[in-house]
This record gives sequence, C-alpha cells and structure tokens, in this order.
Amino acid sequence: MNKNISIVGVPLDLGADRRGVDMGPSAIRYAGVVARLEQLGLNIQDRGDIPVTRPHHFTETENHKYLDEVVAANAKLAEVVSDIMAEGRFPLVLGGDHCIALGTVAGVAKHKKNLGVIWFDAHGDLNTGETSPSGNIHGMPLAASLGYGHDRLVQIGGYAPKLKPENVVIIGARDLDKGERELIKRVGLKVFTMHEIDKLGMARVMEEAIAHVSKNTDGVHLSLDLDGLDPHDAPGVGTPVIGGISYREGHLALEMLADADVLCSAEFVEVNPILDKQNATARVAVALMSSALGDKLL
Ligand SMILES: NC(=[NH2+])NCCC[C@H](N)C(=O)O
Ligand SMILES: [Mn+2]
Ligand SMILES: [Mn+2]
Repeated sequence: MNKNISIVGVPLDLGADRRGVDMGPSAIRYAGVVARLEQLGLNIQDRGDIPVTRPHHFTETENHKYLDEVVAANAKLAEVVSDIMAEGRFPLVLGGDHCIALGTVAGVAKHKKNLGVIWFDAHGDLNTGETSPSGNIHGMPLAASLGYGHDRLVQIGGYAPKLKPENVVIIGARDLDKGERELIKRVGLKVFTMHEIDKLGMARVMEEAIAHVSKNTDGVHLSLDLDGLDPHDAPGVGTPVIGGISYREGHLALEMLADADVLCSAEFVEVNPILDKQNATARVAVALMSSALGDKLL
C-alpha cells in the first residue's frame, strides 16, 4: 500500500444548497485526522484547503444551483489531486458536500485509464439537471463522472468520461430517485442496496464488490458519503436516511478493502458539524479512514 498520503480539504457546501457542510474539513481536522493516521506509520502531508468562491447571491442554471462556483472549485481540486497522483502520493480528500467527487475523480482518473470506484452512500448521486428533484449538484457527481449530465460538470478536468459503468459499485443505497433507477438499469450499474447488505451480510457484499471493482482496473477510488452510515452512528449529515450501514459494518467493509490493497485514493464527504452531535460524525469519519488505510484491532 502507498504510505505517502496527501490530505486536501474542500470547504464547499454549495452543491448541497449551502448548509454548513463547508465546515467539514475543519471538523475532521479537529477530530485528529493527521495524528491518527501518523500513528499508523503513514507519511501524512496536509496540503490545506482548496479556495472556494463565496457567491454574492443565489444562482441557478438549468436546475443546477451554484453551477459556476461548483465548477470552479472542482476544476481547482482536479488539478491539485492530479498533482498529488503525479507525485506518487495517495490523495485523501476531505469534504465538503459530495459534489467534490467531480474534482477528485477527475484528478485521479487522469492517471488511471480504468479506475474502479466504490461509492459508499445512501444515495446514488446519479441525477442530471433533467432528473434532479432538488437542483443540488451533490446529487449528480456519479452521473457526471460516467459522462451523463451538464457538459460543464461532465467536462471537469478537460476530458470525459472519467469512469466506465462496469468499474463502479454503489454500496448502501436506500434512497434513489426515479431518474437514478432508470440510469442504473440503462447502464447496468452494480448496486448493493441495503436489501443486499441485510440479506447477504456486509462480508459477502464486500467480497463481491472488491472483486467487481478490481477486475480490469488499475486502481480503486473510495468515495465515502457519511450518510451511507445509519444516522444513529453518523448524525451530522445534511440528507440523512434511516436504515443505514452500522458503524461496525462500516469498519468491516473498510478493513476488507484495506486487506485487498487496491485503493489509490479516497474521499470522505458530507460531514456537517452544524447538524452534528459534539463532532461525532467527524470522529466516525476519522475512524473509518484509519480502517481504510490499514488500521487493525490486533
Ligand atoms: N451526496 C448527497 N448527500 N446526495 C443527496 C442527493 C439527494 C437527492 N437524490 C437529490 O438529488 O437531491
Ligand atoms: Mn448521500
Ligand atoms: Mn453522496
């Protein structure tokens, strides 16, 4: 495993309609991410935060809220993440709302022709401007990375598409919009909903998911939305959905992923300290990062 990790924060909440998730990177650093990962013997470099432009007023473009600001921040993030990859380091991106996956994936996939992705989320994030019920861009990044949606989102980083549908799995889904279900069927995306997790158990789901994303790929990116967890364990998220992955199942999943030794990059998103209970969700994020990067109980 790559022991050289570069942390980048993205203090952006505009993809989630400005709800306080811009303070996520701060909350995660406060929860001790650097010290915790250094304890694992990793070389940690904190590159600080991506600059995010604050809009003067609300804007909406063809059912995309704050499109200009979201595109600008993600273009910048894509450059920084691509630089980290070029240096042979492992980008660990701290959100921010999930629209930042647009930039992270753009930066990583520039260096990986066949990037695998594990999308850990209550949602599909597979909307486009046409299908989104909210106009919030954090509900669109997986669709855009696959080449569907507004051209300015699809073209972040200057190329498209970033991902092939057969290299992607979603884990933990339990709130999918109509257009998202249609896209899943149309492109044949592999989705482990809570139904499969309950029926097969997390261990079996992860075996299958890891096999799926490792086949014909040259690296795997983990995009972890904290709302994939049950709101009981991760209350500080803007779009909670009951009936989610437990803290224990989350650790098991990421420990298995670490054992498989396939990750080349990761992002942890949607930590919202305004909605949190004494930074519990940021602390969960740090604990899960630690498992994903090789922490063991014994
Ligand atoms: N990254 C997230 N938390 N996404 C939530 C998306 C919710 C809903 N599907 C929407 O498009 O608005
Ligand atoms: Mn989500
Ligand atoms: Mn998400």
